[in-house]
Amino acid sequence: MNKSFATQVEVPKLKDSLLLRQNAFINGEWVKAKSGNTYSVLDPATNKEIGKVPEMNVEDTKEAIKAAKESFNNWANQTAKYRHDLLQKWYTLIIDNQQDLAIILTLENGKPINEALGEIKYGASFIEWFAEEARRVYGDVIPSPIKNSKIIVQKQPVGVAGIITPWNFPNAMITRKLGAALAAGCTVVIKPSHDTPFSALALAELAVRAGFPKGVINVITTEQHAEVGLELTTNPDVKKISFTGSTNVGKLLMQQSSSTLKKISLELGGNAPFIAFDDANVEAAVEGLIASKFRASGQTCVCANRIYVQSSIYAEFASLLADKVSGFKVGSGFDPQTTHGPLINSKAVDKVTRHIEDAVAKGAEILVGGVRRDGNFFDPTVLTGMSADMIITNEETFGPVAALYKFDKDEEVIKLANNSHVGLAGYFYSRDVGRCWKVADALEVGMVGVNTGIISTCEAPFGGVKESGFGREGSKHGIDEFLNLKYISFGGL
Ligand SMILES: NC(=O)c1ccc[n+]([C@@H]2O[C@H](COP(=O)([O-])OP(=O)(O)OC[C@H]3O[C@@H](n4cnc5c(N)ncnc54)[C@H](O)[C@@H]3O)[C@@H](O)[C@H]2O)c1
Ligand SMILES: O=CCCC(=O)O
Repeated sequence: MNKSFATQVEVPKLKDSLLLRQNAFINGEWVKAKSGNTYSVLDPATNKEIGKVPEMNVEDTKEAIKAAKESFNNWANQTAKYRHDLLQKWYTLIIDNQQDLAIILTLENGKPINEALGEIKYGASFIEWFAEEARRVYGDVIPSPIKNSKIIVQKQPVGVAGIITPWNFPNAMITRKLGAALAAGCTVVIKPSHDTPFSALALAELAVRAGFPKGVINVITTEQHAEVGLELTTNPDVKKISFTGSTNVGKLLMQQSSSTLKKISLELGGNAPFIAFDDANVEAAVEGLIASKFRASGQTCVCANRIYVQSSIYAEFASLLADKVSGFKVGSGFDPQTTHGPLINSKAVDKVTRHIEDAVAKGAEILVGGVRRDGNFFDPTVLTGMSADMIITNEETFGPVAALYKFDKDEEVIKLANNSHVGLAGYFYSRDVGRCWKVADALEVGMVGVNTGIISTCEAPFGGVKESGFGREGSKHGIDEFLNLKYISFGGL
């Protein structure tokens, strides 16, 4: 691994430099913070400044909410076809500019440029999907128990939506929410992660070009997330909060939102179990694990975190995995050789280090990796001999560490897999159809990958159970998160 470790690689030039916006976006204008303050956004591969964005506060947030409120009626009352056309146009612009958007994403997040390109296409798929769904917001006509009357149910947009997103998918976590919100007829105030505001601002720039009316999309940038979050969750003009991020912050936002009883959806942390049963195709299971575990250098909420391997295939699985992981190349996302980029910041690297040190102190063995590099880089790692008392068992690592546990019986592993307060994704490999149904039914998660490590797609409902939150994004269900049902009892007919 890391025969050459390139972190300082020249950043490709943007074809369209206007996509790298350094102002926030409120009511159709590129604006500075009222205070005039800014903060620096750093490239996680080099820790060098990429640029500055406004450091916004409660006053700026109020203004963005006001703009979203004032534009709401007009937007909600447009035809679904009109909203479809704008979303479709936006989708085309995102695809046309995918290379530049990927460069911006790699710059601020660090993921390898090809993976960033993959995220841009994945992100765009939600805009395309919800452009189509905009025209399928159907209601019901229900037989009434009363003569000469009808029961009608229609769906209406909730109102202004506050959207708070993380840094690990700076593009797709925004589009997955925005596609649904805008299709439904909501207007939005987005607060992207302070680490990755540029992808959000580039999306806003393309939305301007697509022709979205002013005030429909607003983006505020800030490092003062607590203060701005408090305003978004307590301002009575915000009717919906859609949040993706950690469970602790999700709980806080839910608590705050209760003061005005906002509709909420929370996509929170995971601690995904991955099970390789003894009848699995071991090679395929290892490939699936790598796809799940090491995507975005292990920084996805659906990354496998606890890897349970049945005793009889444990040694073969571990050795094959170690072999493949040792072929990874860590470095700048702009180096075409790089398979895995940096972690987002030094805090993330500290966490990975702490998890590995704890596991090793309690008896785990490092098969490959385990090395902290300069900057925010950490070598992809395989640990064997994991046990229940280790931190990794109970806490998502959010880094490139594959932690292998040995098990014997199906009942035992299902119990272990479900022994978590969160339940986002779970994966397993088996070729026994009966076992597949049984385990898929038994796993306490919102999403199950059977003989696959990749489950994310715009067509499927993304979301969790337990303390991984509630609500679903993508699929035919995603738009409902931004709609209210209205029942009309229509008499006198
Ligand atoms: N379930 C999902 O779909 C999903 C997707 C991506 C990430 N995640 C989870 O997100 C976490 C990693 O992302 P993160 O570190 O950015 O999470 P985080 O919770 O620290 O931050 C997420 C967002 O919330 C903001 N935030 C933080 N504190 C806030 C506050 N007090 N008020 C308002 N906003 C606040 C941040 O600025 C950021 O925009 C992991 O736990 C991961 O599993 C979940
Ligand atoms: O990190 C969580 C989201 C990842 C995904 O959508 O697959």
